[in-house]
Amino acid sequence: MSVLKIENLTIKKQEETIVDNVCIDIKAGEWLALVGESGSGKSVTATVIGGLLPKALKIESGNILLENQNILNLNERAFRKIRGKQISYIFQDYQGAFSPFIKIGKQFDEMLASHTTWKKRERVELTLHMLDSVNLSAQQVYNNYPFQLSGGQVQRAAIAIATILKPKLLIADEPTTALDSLTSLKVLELIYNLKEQTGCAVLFITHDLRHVKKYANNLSIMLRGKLVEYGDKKEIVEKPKHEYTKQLLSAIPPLRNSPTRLLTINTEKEKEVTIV
Ligand SMILES: Nc1ncnc2c1ncn2[C@@H]1O[C@H](COP(=O)(O)OP(=O)(O)OP(=O)(O)O)[C@@H](O)[C@H]1O
Repeated sequence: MSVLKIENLTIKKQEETIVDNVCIDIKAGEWLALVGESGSGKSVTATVIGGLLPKALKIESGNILLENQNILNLNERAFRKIRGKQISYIFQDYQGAFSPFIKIGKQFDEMLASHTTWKKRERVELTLHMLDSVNLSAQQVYNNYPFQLSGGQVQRAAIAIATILKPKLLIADEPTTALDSLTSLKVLELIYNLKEQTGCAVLFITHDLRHVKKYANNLSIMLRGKLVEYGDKKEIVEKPKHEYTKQLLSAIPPLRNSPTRLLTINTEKEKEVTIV
């Protein structure tokens, strides 16, 4: 069954078309990568799903179905119930996932208290379990403020809070852009593992085709608001139809050649790490 179905969605900024007749279908356990250059409309597509469309933009036409329920015209109160529980976001600006001056554990706790009727002990236990599952030192991070953690640690905590209630749909909008290559690899793997464990659908937005190589099932390419290519990742990578897709692929040699090797310095010896 489709977790997310977007039907013929068109979004405008005054007379300018920002998202043009877009159709997307993601099933449970599927990872759809949405790829396109800056300004092509990827983030606008991501935000409208959770009712976060910027005020300057208007929905012209279309439907957005979350497990067959049309959510396009829900009010903000209804969207607040859905966000975090059924639809979760991970953003490039991971710092934005947490308020800077409230301890991480308290922020998990408030989130869980607002969406569940669980007792404090249950909330703490699940939070520690999730922090542990994203390879953080759970007890310590629980008591830390966000500014006491590295960028990679904050992003991992952001992934933990985004997935703690097992959302049906996880929207990751360039979650690795601000991270170094190795931390990015770990974050991608983490999202993949959580998808496998929870069976959620993933909409993964990126401008970097290398990020789709390993984990995406399907691939969609956006150009000036239109999806110019959509389908099975392998088929598109092997036989791209649209000129823009061909250009994107040829601009990124590692997709077609053997994996790029990155040398990292280990204190005793050089260690090879494969970039996905
Ligand atoms: N808050 C906003 N207010 C007004 N217009 C906006 C706003 N956000 C986006 N837009 C318009 O939508 C267009 C598409 O923006 P969007 O953020 O979706 O691009 P993107 O593909 O996600 O780019 P990037 O990879 O740089 O994030 C922008 O060029 C802009 O015209």
